[in-house]
Amino acid sequence: MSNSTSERVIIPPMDEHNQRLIANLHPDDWKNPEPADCYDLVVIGAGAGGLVTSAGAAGLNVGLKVALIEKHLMGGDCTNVGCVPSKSLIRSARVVGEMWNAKKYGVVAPQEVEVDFPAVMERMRKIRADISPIDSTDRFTNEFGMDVFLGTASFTSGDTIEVAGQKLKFKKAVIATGARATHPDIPGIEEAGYLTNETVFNLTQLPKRLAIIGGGPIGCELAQTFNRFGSEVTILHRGSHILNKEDRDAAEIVQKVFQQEKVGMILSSKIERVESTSEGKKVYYTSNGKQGSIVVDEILVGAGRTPNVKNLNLEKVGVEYDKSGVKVNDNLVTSNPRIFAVGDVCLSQKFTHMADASARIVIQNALFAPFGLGRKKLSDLVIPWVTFTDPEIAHVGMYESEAKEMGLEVNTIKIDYEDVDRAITDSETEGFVKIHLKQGTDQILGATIVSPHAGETISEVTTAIVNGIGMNKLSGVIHPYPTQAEGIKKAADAYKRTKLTDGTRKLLGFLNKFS
Ligand SMILES: Cc1cc2nc3c(=O)[nH]c(=O)nc-3n(C[C@H](O)[C@H](O)[C@H](O)COP(=O)(O)OP(=O)(O)OC[C@H]3O[C@@H](n4cnc5c(N)ncnc54)[C@H](O)[C@@H]3O)c2cc1C
Ligand SMILES: NC(=O)c1ccc[n+]([C@@H]2O[C@H](COP(=O)([O-])OP(=O)(O)OC[C@H]3O[C@@H](n4cnc5c(N)ncnc54)[C@H](O)[C@@H]3O)[C@@H](O)[C@H]2O)c1
Repeated sequence: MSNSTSERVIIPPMDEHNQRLIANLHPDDWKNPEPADCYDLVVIGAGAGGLVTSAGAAGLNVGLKVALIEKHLMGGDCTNVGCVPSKSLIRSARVVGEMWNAKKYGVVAPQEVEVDFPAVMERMRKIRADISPIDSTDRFTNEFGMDVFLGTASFTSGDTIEVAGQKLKFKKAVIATGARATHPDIPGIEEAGYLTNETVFNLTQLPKRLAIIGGGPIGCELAQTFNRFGSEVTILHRGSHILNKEDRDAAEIVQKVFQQEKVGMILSSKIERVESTSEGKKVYYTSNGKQGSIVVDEILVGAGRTPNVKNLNLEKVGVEYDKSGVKVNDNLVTSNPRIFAVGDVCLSQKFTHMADASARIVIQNALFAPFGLGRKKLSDLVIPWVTFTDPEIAHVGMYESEAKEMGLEVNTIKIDYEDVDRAITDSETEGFVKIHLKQGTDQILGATIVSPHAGETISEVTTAIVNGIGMNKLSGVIHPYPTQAEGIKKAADAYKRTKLTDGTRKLLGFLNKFS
């Protein structure tokens, strides 16, 4: 065994949960192993992309020598500072939302809902620690039989990576280093200080006034959450409406809910500067030609992601990159044929399930596609995603505009949840199922769903697209009554009705006469 040790990780507050998290994901007493002579695969970064790539290769038990390198916490953003902590907080915020709406259901809730913020954050830290054994150094070493190295990796030659003073020789390498919050170029903001996804989950006291820069998924999920917890939240967003990458009608519904819940939104805004004052952090902006300012206790930045490419020494190994990340082809091969990339460091779709899906492509293409035969392609994937506001926006496949750009004529079927019984019984009628079809066929190109359960509902449409199941077949699928998924069935039935010509109606009438 080598005596190379990794740097100690600290995550405030260092309570029992965070200590357990660290013990699983970056143990203080970790000793890197003695490297093998040569690895079949070395993976840099142990986020979702790196974990799935390395476990997928080593877990096959076909004798592959695999090394996984992580500089900070195994599990990466998703487990530590992304999906897991944010969804835990969102669940607590849902309870508040339900209590705010309790009267609508004939239930008397207290006028002022009290949120015990330290308890909410402790619940989140406990959940994160409970989940952490799945990503742990122990599991990846013992269950998958790979060598785990803690430390910062960089390429030193075409077949060698250095980590913590040791050299790892590789046949194939995978860059899975992820992305981090883009630091905004706003005068005064560095001096005033701000939170990102890397620090917001460390809070133990609720900020009374919170400015959020960016009205994308990070900004919106956390704006609604902190507002429900009792912060006075203001989103400063460049676009003329929030969530401007989503379907316009879908984003409008969420924006309306935000207005009702009194989430402040300063749209079409440019932040001019930030100043520390005795009252707090003062954010100066212009919005629609007018100047203004707000004073807050904390600023949270959710203004896009910057891929982690620095310090990897990519130039040395001829791996090209730009500000969007490592450049890959459709097979996820970089400009160096022995080096692949997965996840946020190379993809425009920055989701955990995309890091996972790209990792599965790379296992096949890097290890089991001799002479490039049988390589899998990124462009073959059907990609869903969910923005976990309340209501949620879930999307899969193409938007109408994308289909049109590809020269496809589109027929869109929209079912409002006002017409779905379960949404009516649940008083959740603000939302819809929208399905885009290739004109003249029942082939589904894409879909958007808005509802409190959209994330759970969208997978039926994804399954249909992936398996070439059209609206005709979907309309024959029995959906339990009453469920909100019936919105999809209703869309399929609506499609079938459009196929009823005068001729088929006449035929049905004729058949009926003799039945
Ligand atoms: C607040 C927030 C909420 C999110 N919510 C969702 C959600 O609900 N659903 C969803 O699908 N996605 C969500 N995402 C996105 C999701 O977290 C990412 O898409 C996913 O984590 C990407 O995985 P990855 O493996 O590519 O990168 P990462 O998870 O970033 O992992 C990369 C790893 O590489 C390590 N590393 C970097 N450089 C080096 C180096 N030189 N040497 C060694 N190690 C290195 C890093 O320390 C890190 O652990 C969210 C993101 C954020 C920020
Ligand atoms: N539920 C999910 O799956 C989920 C949740 C959170 C994050 N994510 C992933 O993380 C990625 C990053 O999220 P994000 O919200 O940070 O990025 P984003 O790029 O999707 O949205 C950021 C928004 O902030 C705006 N903006 C940027 N700089 C600004 C400034 N100075 N002033 C005002 N507005 C500004 C941009 O115009 C943009 O619309 C997402 O694209 C997604 O891939 C996914």
